[in-house]
Amino acid sequence: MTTTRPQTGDETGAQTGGPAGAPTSFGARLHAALADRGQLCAGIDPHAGLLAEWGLPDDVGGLERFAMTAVEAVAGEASVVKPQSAFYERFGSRGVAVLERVVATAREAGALVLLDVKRGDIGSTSQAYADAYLDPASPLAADAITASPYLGFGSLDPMIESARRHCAGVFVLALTSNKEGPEVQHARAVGPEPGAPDGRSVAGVVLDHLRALNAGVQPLGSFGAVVGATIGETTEDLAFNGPVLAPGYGAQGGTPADLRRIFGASAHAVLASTSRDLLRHGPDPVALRDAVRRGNDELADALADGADA
Ligand SMILES: O=c1ccn([C@@H]2O[C@H](COP(=O)(O)O)[C@@H](O)[C@H]2O)c(=O)[nH]1
Repeated sequence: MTTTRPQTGDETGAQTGGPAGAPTSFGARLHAALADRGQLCAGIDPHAGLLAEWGLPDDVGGLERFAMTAVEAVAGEASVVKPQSAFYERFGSRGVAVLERVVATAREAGALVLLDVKRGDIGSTSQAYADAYLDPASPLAADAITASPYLGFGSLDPMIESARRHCAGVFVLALTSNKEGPEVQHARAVGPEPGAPDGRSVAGVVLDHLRALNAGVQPLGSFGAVVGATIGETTEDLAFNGPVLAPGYGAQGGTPADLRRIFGASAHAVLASTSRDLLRHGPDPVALRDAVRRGNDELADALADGADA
């Protein structure tokens, strides 16, 4: 199968997957990739500690060896590759040049690229982020990005509109995997009247916005949520017709059983993201590839009949 991203999209074709020949939405491409390759998202995070474990120096040469070895090993196998931008940015412009190569190599090997940048700002600046990461004309263009809604969900509109135009996706932070997240994400939102409680949690408001954006889209919407595999119990409604990025799987303690319990009938749309727990199998490319295969098999066993969970 091909996961190649079209250059532009009309809104109808982009949102529905469209008739034959029409641009294919990110949601439709992800839906096909999950069925074809499985639900493991391979994180390519060149931590200083991992560079040392691989016998590489903590400099841009070591970064390049690490990242290119990892992406060449896993991108023919994983449905989605997720580089975390921070690990490249710490080496300045030469590190970002390595990130550009990682993105291009992954896409050439047929993986979708979810660039983990967690961007969010006032609307006019959000447009610049959208131009940097979602416009196919940009050297850093990815299939999808992560975004932070904490300047208000509406501040992400330029990213949402660019994603629609370019058949890309946006994954918005909802219930993150880190233990500090609940102080913001479980807080009660206020409605249009200043100070008037609206009853929902901040995470619930984010999920409701995503539900509205994805309403009626087949086979899957393009606007996803980030919901950690470590969140424990939640009363939030996680069925919003869009994909879920579930980090925290592996090194942070999340298990296949956690995914099954948290997502239940929505488990088919979950991308279980693992970085350190995968990359510790390197630098042997065969071991890295086998780890992706095993991870996909474990997820298939745990999540295939998620509707019955
Ligand atoms: O809630 C979140 C959102 C994003 N992340 C990112 O996922 C990976 C996790 O790495 P592991 O090595 O598998 O723990 C990393 O890039 C984070 O920035 C997250 O952990 N939690």
